[in-house]
Amino acid sequence: MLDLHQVGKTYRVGAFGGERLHAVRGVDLAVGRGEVVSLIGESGSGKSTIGKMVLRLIAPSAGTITFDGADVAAVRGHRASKEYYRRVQGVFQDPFSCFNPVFAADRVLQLVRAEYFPGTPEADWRAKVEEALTTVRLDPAQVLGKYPHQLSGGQLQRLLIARALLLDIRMLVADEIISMLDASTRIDVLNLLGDLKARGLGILFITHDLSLGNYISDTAVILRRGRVVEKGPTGEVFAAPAHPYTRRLLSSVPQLHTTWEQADEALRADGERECPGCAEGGEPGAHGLVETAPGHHVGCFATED
Ligand SMILES: Nc1ncnc2c1ncn2[C@@H]1O[C@H](COP(=O)(O)OP(=O)(O)OP(=O)(O)O)[C@@H](O)[C@H]1O
Repeated sequence: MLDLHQVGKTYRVGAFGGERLHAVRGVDLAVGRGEVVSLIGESGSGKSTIGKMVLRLIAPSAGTITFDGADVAAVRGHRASKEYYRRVQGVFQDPFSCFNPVFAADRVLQLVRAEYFPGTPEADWRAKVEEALTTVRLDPAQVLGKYPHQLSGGQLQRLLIARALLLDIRMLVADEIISMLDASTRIDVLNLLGDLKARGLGILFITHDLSLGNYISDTAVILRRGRVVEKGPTGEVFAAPAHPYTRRLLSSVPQLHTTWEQADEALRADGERECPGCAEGGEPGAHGLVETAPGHHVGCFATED
């Protein structure tokens, strides 16, 4: 479904845009039907930039993004964009800033109707809205007449997902959508994403939170300074992290059965491990990802500093 091939993004920064910041470099990743891929990295690692490129909010500086084999860069004009967004939608971190405060929930959904379903009879539209709201476990009678300030963060986040579902989307880019929610609502939204996956949706789940990535995804992609340093089946990446950076990230998450001293000791031992790509004769710092186990790829350790 969604494929990124050697995707890069360079921003112009500094006075008069004279400097360049390589926010994303040579990223390859794929999200299939009914698959959740988590894109995990620290702040500034380029996660949102990747999400924005998939959503066509910014253009890649290098590489190609395809959806169902068609180049996303070739999507031009109102009609083609509309078709793209009928299938690919994004939900972002702060649900409060995504809504116009003077629009009640039903009016927000009416905007979708005006754009995508202008000829739909009122009764059919109501049935469609009720189905989308019920899917995200919102009670239509409770939310439809309400304004954003009368709804909780979790309800607004679910309303955003319902709005996306009205379009029969096939791919959802979920950018830190759990971060601003309290613990009990988090689990609700995570379980909702699980339901959507079961319905065949592909989800690119962007997070800085390793435990969320571990909980929800089939595939984990670890991003560092714009590069993928490791990717593979989530269970495998978390149980047997191959790249020193992934190991460091995992060791920085407190674990009940491990003391700090044990974690430090494990990291010291890491210093002696050899990069699998360099061991195969790859050029340090320049070789690509190598497969260390089926579907488990790791980048050069030499990019580590
Ligand atoms: N429009 C922009 N112009 C210039 N630099 C940008 C722009 N957007 C992002 N950046 C820079 O690109 C890098 C990657 O940013 P990005 O927002 O993709 O990271 P992130 O991993 O999503 O971080 P966070 O988790 O904090 O949102 C950062 O150094 C950021 O400052």
